[in-house]
Amino acid sequence: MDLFNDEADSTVNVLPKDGIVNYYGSILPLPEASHYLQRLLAIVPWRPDEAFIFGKHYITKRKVAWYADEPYEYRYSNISKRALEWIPELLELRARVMQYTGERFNSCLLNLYPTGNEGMAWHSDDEKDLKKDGAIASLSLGATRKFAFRHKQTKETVSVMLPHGSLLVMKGTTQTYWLHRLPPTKRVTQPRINLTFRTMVR
Ligand SMILES: O=C(O)CCC(=O)C(=O)O
Ligand SMILES: [Fe+2]
Repeated sequence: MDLFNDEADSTVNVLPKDGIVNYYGSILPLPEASHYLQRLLAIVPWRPDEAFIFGKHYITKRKVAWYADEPYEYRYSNISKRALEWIPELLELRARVMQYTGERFNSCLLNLYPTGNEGMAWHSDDEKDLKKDGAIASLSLGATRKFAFRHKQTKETVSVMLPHGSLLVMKGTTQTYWLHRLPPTKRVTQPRINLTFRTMVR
């Protein structure tokens, strides 16, 4: 099944316990991955991410966009967002990801990190609008970045490099027991887009 990266074995669990993370390696041929990177950079209505934390308003250099089957409202960090309607490029990528993982997804959160200066702090994707213990599939385009996990109790860490066109899936109790983050890095000067396909519930 894995035609573009013979090093990745998607049946291996990257985590030692309390959750399942599978790494599929690159699932897109390079020219195709680059085509999607350029298209998404150009056509997605990228907006800075925002949060209200202890009454203070934060806006990030990281940009976001959110797509879903219905105009769902998504609430996090005291901000409410309404989903955009799918575009053909994202429907194509969702179909690829569903084919690889055998999972279904009804929404996609996109993050754009213009350079290595932008990252994402430790968190878990456990908002109540998300299906509990549902699979989350993460597709990366652009600059290779490190993605790290930290166990909430034992503080063990595990990390994976996510290159252009690669797919990683988090499932089972991963969000209950583990945090994850995208550390900032001085070494990266090129943009990266990450797409996380998710399942929303009402
Ligand atoms: O950019 C990434 O690889 C991770 C993004 C992420 O964790 C999220 O959107 O919840
Ligand atoms: Fe996340």
